[in-house]
Amino acid sequence: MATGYRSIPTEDGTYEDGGEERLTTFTEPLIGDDGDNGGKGPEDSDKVGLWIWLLTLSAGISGLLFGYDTASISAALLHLAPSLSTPEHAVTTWDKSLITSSTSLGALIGGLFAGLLADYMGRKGVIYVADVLFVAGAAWQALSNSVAAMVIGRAIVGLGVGVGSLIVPLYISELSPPSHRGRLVIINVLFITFGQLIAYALGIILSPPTLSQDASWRYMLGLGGLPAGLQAIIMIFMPETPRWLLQHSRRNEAAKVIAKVYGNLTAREVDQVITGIEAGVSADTSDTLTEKFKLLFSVGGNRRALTISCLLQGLQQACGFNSLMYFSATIFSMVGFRNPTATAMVIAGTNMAATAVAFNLIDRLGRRRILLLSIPGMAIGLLLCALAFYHLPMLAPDIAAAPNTTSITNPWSPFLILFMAFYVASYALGIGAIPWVVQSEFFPMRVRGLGTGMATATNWILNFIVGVSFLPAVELMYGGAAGLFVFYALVCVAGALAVWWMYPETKGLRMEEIEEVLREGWGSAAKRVD
Ligand SMILES: O[C@H]1[C@H](O)[C@@H](O)[C@H](O)[C@@H](O)[C@H]1O
Repeated sequence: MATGYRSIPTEDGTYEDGGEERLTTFTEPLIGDDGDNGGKGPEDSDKVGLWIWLLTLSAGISGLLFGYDTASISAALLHLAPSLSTPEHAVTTWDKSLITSSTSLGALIGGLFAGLLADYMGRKGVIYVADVLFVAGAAWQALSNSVAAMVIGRAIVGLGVGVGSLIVPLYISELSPPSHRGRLVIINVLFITFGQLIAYALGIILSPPTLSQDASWRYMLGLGGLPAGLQAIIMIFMPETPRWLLQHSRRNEAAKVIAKVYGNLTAREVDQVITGIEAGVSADTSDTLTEKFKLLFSVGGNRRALTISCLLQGLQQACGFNSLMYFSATIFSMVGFRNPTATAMVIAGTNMAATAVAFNLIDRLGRRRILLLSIPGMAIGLLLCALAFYHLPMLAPDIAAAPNTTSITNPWSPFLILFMAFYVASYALGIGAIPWVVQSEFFPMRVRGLGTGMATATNWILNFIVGVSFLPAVELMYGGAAGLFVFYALVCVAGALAVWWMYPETKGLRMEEIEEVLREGWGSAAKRVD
């Protein structure tokens, strides 16, 4: 059995001996490595083909729709009440909550099952499923004439969002070379944040007087169908992932995909990469669901992968970020801003800009170090926001909903925007993007579908809870918005401690090597693979 060498990053993402790679001996054959090249396998090359960028951008259209469909509802809600009301039933606040939250519930169900579906029908096939749901949901919403129809339309789109949120990072991860995997998955998150920004901008552009009130919300929600149709056409030319193909004993096709993705490998190098992936891919696809559950919970490394992925996904939502995404316009109007929707765009813009910075940093600084720097930053940002809220008189949401009734008179108002932008930037640098990277790279092939499904579902359950609890919590909680933001800050502190204890660095490792690291134990204790 050949012995290979691989460098393992230390706890903070650097190498132990101050920048030099540490060579660690494996007793198993090393994934695509013939042991005589100083630890570099062909897939460690810094050069990647144009193809991988193209397919990342194509798959990322689902991210755009995730962002667009979750954010466009806030502007649409301002206009849809007259169209959906009947003489017997005028649209209520409860109806609006139901319309908003049915998307998160749909996403929860879609996310839960998408992983299993991806194991059976392939990753690419599931992207088509998401597209069908996006198109059907967009058309259904645009043609809705009642609250019930709208709730169904939002739930269909939600199913698409949930399926897309799981499958695209997984698809990109399984196709990417390790040196680029983090940043390529972040492109999808960049698309999500771009979709949210477009939704806000179109929310302003398509509002009356540009369009009638009835047409404006129908266009906003219906437009989501277009990119999905386009993606379905482009995906015809995109490949299935080599890992899934190998799991289904389709070696020749997998070799063709590897050759295309890497661009410039020799036939021997392609074979090396394939052999490496094969070592981690079980060809046994016949596990029943019960067997998968058993494997996921009874094997230490799998259990750790699940715990860390769910922890990060849970923290991404429980830190309260989406209360800003969904309600920032409401919050800004409650504290007296004249143009709350435009001000809310500052939040969406900061989110996207900081995600672009994360794109640059993730494969250089490492996931663990970024998280341990940015989560405390979020806690500080939240506490500063709480301080500003404490000094700002709040209007009731319904009074605030009437435009231009108030103006900024309080000196704390501009500080609130500044502090929120600081919080949002810290969020987007780390926890906003990294959980999607982690869940796609942590699970061994046999439990990847189930594991990513459970992590994605954790994200959407907490997304739902934050969405439905925000306005009531502001009203009922001690200290109102200030109290709630202190609570979110405490969640961040607990999250930072958990990340410090549990999460090992996985930057630059092959997906199959991550399995080895997690088998070793929790957090920094898992850095050695001997
Ligand atoms: O990664 C994304 C991104 O951070 C979005 O801005 C946020 O709204 C989503 O909830 C999250 O999953």
